Amino acid sequence: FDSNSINKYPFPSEQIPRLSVADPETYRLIKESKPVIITDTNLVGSAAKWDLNYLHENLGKGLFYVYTSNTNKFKYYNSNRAEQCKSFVNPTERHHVTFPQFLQMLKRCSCTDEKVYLQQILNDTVGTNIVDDFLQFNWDWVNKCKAAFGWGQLSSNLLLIGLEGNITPVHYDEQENFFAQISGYKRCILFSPDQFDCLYPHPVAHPCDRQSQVDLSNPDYKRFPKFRNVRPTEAIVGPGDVLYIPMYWWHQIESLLSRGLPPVTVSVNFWYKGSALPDKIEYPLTPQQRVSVMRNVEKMLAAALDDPDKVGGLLRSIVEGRYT
Ligand SMILES: O=C(O)C(=O)C[C@H](CCCc1ccccc1)C(=O)O
Ligand SMILES: [Zn+2]
Repeated sequence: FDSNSINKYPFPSEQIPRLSVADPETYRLIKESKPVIITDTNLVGSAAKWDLNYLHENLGKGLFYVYTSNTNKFKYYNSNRAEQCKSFVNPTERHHVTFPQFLQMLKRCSCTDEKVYLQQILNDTVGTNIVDDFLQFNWDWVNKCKAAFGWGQLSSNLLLIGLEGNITPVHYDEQENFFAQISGYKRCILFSPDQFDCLYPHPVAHPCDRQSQVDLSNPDYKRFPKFRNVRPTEAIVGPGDVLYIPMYWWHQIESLLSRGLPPVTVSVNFWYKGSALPDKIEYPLTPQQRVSVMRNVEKMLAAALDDPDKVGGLLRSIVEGRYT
């Protein structure tokens, strides 16, 4: 990639290790909930042929969620909460369209500045060829990982078809994730869960719960001074790569320039529920457990006060002059 096509950020980065599916070190990292790119898994090898023509022919007549943005950022928001939050301005627009309509939207992007991002959970409306490809995913390997690490059930596979330049801003998910890249390249910038204090997530009751308030391309250091201390680790994933994004790890995903036309990236993720709580909690808590505790306190207080906007005031009353 020519280096000037890759966004420059005001922080140095480490590289995420890139290891083979046959390397025992790979599984030591996953066990320690650390990110790793795993090569040669053949996890979604059967989807290597999922170009736009093949998908157009075989994805079926179902509807797909397609987001449009007049910036290149696709910040996720909970649409139900967005409806209730009068002051909230949706950062993107969500459309429910057929695949041919999505292709039309893609074509229009080349003449407008609008960006488009298909993000749809694979479901049983897809055509039989896609079902066959799906059944040929390397379930033997991924089920062995699920069992070995005690993960919960597979909750969904999200199909992602984005345009070069699309950015999913930094957020964390409460699921384990094998992120499989099918075509095009994505830059993945990850931050460990112990960097919660540097990334200033929106309140839990906010439509953008789990998303950082910090814009990596234009950080507001007055509001978010600790952002200066972030220590990201990053990598570029390409076709056939699988990135393990551990639960609660922050990540920003950027679709890089790709040679195809239209220049799209295709990915499928594998979201797993986390492992069951240990019988005995060990201290000190892990960073992930600390985030989970903070989330529960915010949820409990929002319910107890029957108003999420009152949570800050009550927390300040508890802390100021007392827990300093
Ligand atoms: O697989 C992951 O976790 C990613 O973040 C991949 C990301 C799109 C995710 C969109 C999204 C973010 C938050 C909640 C629900 C959906 C990309 O590849 O652009
Ligand atoms: Zn995510």
